[in-house]
Amino acid sequence: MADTPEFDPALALSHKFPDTTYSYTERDSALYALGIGACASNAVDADELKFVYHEDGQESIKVLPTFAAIIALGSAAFDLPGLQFDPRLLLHGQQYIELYKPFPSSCHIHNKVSLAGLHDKGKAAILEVETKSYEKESGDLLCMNRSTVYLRGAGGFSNSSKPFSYSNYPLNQTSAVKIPDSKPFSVFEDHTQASQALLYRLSGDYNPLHSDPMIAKVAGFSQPILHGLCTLGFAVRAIIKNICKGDPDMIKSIAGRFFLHVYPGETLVTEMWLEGLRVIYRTMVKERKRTVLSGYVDLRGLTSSL
Ligand SMILES: CCCCCCC[C@@H](O)CC(=O)SCCNC(=O)CCNC(=O)[C@H](O)C(C)(C)COP(=O)(O)OP(=O)(O)OC[C@H]1O[C@@H](n2cnc3c(N)ncnc32)[C@H](O)[C@@H]1OP(=O)(O)O
Repeated sequence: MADTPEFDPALALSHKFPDTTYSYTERDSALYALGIGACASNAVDADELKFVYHEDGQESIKVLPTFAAIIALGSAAFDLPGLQFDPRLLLHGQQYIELYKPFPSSCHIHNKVSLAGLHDKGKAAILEVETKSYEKESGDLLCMNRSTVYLRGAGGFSNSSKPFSYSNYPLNQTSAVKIPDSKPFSVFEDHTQASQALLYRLSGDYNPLHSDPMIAKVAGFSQPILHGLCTLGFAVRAIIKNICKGDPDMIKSIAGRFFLHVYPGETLVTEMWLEGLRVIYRTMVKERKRTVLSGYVDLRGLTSSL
């Protein structure tokens, strides 16, 4: 339990986050696609080349839907008044993304940030930050991200015997899913590279937990771990490939909960179940036979061949 006697949840909830901006070009979205393994095992993959290269007759490269989380990254300010925590112990717990229109291949973005949740789990504090991203030129809302961070050692701030818990969003948007007992509709196996986190970090998440062996040890890991959003990128890319037949614009929303860390170089096996327009998924590390991520992806429709 952290020594945070001055932490005042009401003060935290009234905190106004500053708006942020972000600009990207095709180069950024292509680098991101490579960071989540696009074309890693087949440089001319028919479903994935469009994310990194202009194919014949294509005006611009396509942007993957999980790039939404990169757009919101700069707004991930977790320094709330009075909340003390060791940033080296922060872990990404969950991510929820809503996509309102396909991303342009380059764009200037305006982010509006707010606190969507705050929970005292005793041994940890959970913080949920919501970011709405608008295209500057048109003013159109492009996407919404809700990032849940798990702050180990920062809990124990509740003033009453009932642990403090606040969230301002509907229960049906939580990332917890029940994995069906049935055989998966589809399974996709993919290898992360030993350098995966070093490549992924160039998209904007420079947390040294993913690159610095000493920081990783302080955080309790034998070596730097993969970014949670990189693992989520691998999982959603598997769904785009196996269920959406390579069409990223079929994705409407994405939810994922990180259960366990991934070491770069490990093999990810993503199982998918189709329930109407919802894909329930579970990603496991093959070498350790452990679930690292699960959640759901809602689709706008299904391809006729399914
Ligand atoms: C765009 C913005 C980006 C955000 C910044 C991200 C920065 C990045 O650089 C950082 C990263 O990418 S870190 C890498 C990815 N994340 C991980 O590897 C974490 C994997 N998960 C774990 O290790 C454990 O689940 C762990 C440690 C999280 C929890 O395990 P335990 O301590 O054993 O928890 P447990 O006792 O089971 O539960 C305690 C209460 O917490 C809730 N909870 C558990 N896991 C959660 C999770 N993943 N997300 C949200 N809540 C979670 C439980 O429900 C429980 O609450 P309750 O008692 O009320 O049920």
